[in-house]
Amino acid sequence: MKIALFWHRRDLRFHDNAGLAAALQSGLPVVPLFIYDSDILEALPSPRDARVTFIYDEVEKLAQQAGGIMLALYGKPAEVITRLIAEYEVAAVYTNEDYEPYATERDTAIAELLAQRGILFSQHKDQVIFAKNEVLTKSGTPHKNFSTYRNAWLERLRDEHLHPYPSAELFATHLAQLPAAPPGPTLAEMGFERYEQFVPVSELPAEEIVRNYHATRNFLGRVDSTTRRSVQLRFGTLSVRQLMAQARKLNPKLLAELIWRDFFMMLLWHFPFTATESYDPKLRRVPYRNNEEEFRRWCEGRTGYPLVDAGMRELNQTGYLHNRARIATAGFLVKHLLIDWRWGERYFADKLLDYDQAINVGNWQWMAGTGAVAAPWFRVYSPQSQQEQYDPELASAWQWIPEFGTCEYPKPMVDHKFARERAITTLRAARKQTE
Ligand SMILES: Cc1cc2nc3c(=O)[nH]c(=O)nc-3n(C[C@H](O)[C@H](O)[C@H](O)COP(=O)(O)OP(=O)(O)OC[C@H]3O[C@@H](n4cnc5c(N)ncnc54)[C@H](O)[C@@H]3O)c2cc1C
Repeated sequence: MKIALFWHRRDLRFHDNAGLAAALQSGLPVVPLFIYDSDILEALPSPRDARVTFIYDEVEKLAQQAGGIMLALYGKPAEVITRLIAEYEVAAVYTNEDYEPYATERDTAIAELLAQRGILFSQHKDQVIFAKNEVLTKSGTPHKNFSTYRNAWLERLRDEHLHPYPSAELFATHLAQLPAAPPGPTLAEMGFERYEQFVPVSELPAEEIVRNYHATRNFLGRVDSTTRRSVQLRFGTLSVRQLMAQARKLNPKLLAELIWRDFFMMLLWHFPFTATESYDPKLRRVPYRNNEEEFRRWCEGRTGYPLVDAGMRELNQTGYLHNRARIATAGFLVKHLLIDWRWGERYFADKLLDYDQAINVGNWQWMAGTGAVAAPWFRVYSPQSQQEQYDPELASAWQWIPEFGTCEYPKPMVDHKFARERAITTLRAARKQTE
């Protein structure tokens, strides 16, 4: 029997799934597939990775919903797909697009492999509303200014862009009728331990949170000040169309934040080198101090600045961090300590449950002033004033720093005024050198 494989990657759901709907409408019986990519998993630094446990649990849930026919396999994607082609009569492989540099390279290789065997490889847009070249400037170049991008994005938006795809409805009747697939690998077989960190449900946030978002979003110390849906968007357990539709109806500020997500994915797709290199050539040769002991203090949350320390400890313990705390911790690393933004980007990549390369790199380069879109290089936020503005009662410090308020809590490791001057002088000199 000829079948179509639907390859899940960042879209761990059957409902409102663009690529899955296309597969189910193809006329071919569909077999869902998930590949535990050994290249990605082997590069993870710890066997206790909450993201792997989260993915594992979500794939298990999907496999149950699919009545046992879903394939969950471990290995290099090209090798796994080659094996499947030998085992099944695969007429087509459907999937959703992924815009990260590793993923685009992988998918180019898979497309070639399938084309050589006359098998259709059909990729669909699912994780963003507009991708790649869909929203460009009038002269046909990628936007490097968020406001003009957002305006063009909004101008292009039509109701149908946010309509759900009928994948769940088609699912019941268009799945392949095959014997149950062999069980997928266990966490232990893949070299991981079960390690759970809290992830809110994958449903839409409560309407009240969305309605109040513009007023509450900057305050730390409250779990309902933002939507807390970044992990679900990262792994696609929640459809971005659904969340965008809710935001469009209830709160334009939230819609704008979600547009940042499309924006950074578009930028990384156009400029893949920015995953590891500053976009701005003038800031590629900054003589960062890169002091390892200072980096360790930042990682452990022992800088002596409560906003920064509470943030780092919350990140280490929970895998989550409020946007304001991300701004404070990142800003402190790149400006106060003059440590290369890539060190911080990597640290967040290891720790964040919602780690998304395009968004993380985009925001780190923004903070460092090095990105295609960036805060002015000479802006150095004071951690003290940010504390007073966003968490005046020091709620996050009391929550995350057990020794806060005792003599064990360290004094600030660097004076703000001194660090600000040092950062501005160093960055100005680096810029002049390349002029
Ligand atoms: C240094 C730094 C690193 C970051 N790394 C990541 C990351 O790896 N993954 C990630 O999802 N977000 C990242 N962000 C963006 C943002 O902090 C998180 O998306 C947000 O805190 C997640 O919480 P939430 O879902 O409650 O957000 P909400 O405020 O409720 O926003 C809703 C959604 O909008 C999107 N969004 C919000 N802010 C941004 C932003 N600045 N850029 C792009 N999209 C945004 C996210 O998908 C988010 O889930 C980073 C921000 C900074 C400053």
